[in-house]
Amino acid sequence: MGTRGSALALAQTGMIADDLRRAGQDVEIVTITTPGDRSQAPIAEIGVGVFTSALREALLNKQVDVAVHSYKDLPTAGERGIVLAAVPPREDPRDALVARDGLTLGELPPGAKVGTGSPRRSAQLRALGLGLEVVPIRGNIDTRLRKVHDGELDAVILARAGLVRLGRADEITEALDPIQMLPAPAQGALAIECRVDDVDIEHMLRSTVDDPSTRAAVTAERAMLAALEAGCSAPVGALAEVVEDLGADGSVVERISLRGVAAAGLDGESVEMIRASAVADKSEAERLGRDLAAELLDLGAGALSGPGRTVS
Ligand SMILES: NCc1[nH]cc(CCC(=O)O)c1CC(=O)O
Repeated sequence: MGTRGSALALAQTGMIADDLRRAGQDVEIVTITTPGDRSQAPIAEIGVGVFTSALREALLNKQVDVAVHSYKDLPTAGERGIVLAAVPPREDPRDALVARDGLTLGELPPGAKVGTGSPRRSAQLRALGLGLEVVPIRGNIDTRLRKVHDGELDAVILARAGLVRLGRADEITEALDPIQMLPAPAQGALAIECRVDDVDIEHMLRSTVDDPSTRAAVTAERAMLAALEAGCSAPVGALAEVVEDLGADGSVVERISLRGVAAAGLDGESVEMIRASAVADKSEAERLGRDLAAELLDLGAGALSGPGRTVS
């Protein structure tokens, strides 16, 4: 089983390995170093799939048989020869604030320095109009948290899921409401891949760790992202939830509700965020995502085409 070597990647892969071992599988974990781990340049500059291409290569080379990715780091384009075998149950998808002195977003004073390297977080933060200063940062989760504890920054915004998986959820001072801060498409979800021709492994992964509701939700979010031609460093947020509804005959049906946000084009300091939402049958996840993207574009969301983008 291939993984990146970051503490988060190792924790995530370890959890999946435990699930598979409980199901009677023999698992060995192999660490693969990716260009994204080696470089400290802004993600938008290094390009698409910085954290995931090396892992996919190791899969195709048969160096590993299974690859575990943070789903939101995967480019929307698929890879020939590789299949998405399983999407395990999602962790809390929300973004989290870690601020000095236990402060919440609303309690940070104007001018407070908030660290994030994500155009999506930065755009939504600026759109809130709180007068906060967004400071671009990169580095692993530990490095980012240290900047708050050292007093270099007043706060950082990180995915809640990463902090939970690293056992550091107690440092969160506020779980951000998706109304203010819509997470990245697929945030909090994992993608488990294997080779297309490894049908036995694919079936084993699907029957042990796949969660169809998470898969449907993430499919809608990523279809929206793909239709906006945005990748992982674009100012785009999406969150889908599977909800139970009553069908025409009174029976319970599962539907997906999807919310999306995109910047209207970034113009200097001012940011306008375009928001929309829609609901569809659970089997229509892909179409729901595409339709919501079309609506966002109609409402004035900036076309975000550009090579080499990935969303955090
Ligand atoms: N782009 C880095 C990345 N990829 C996945 C996670 C967190 C875990 C997840 O969203 O599943 C993070 C860190 C962060 O955004 O705080």
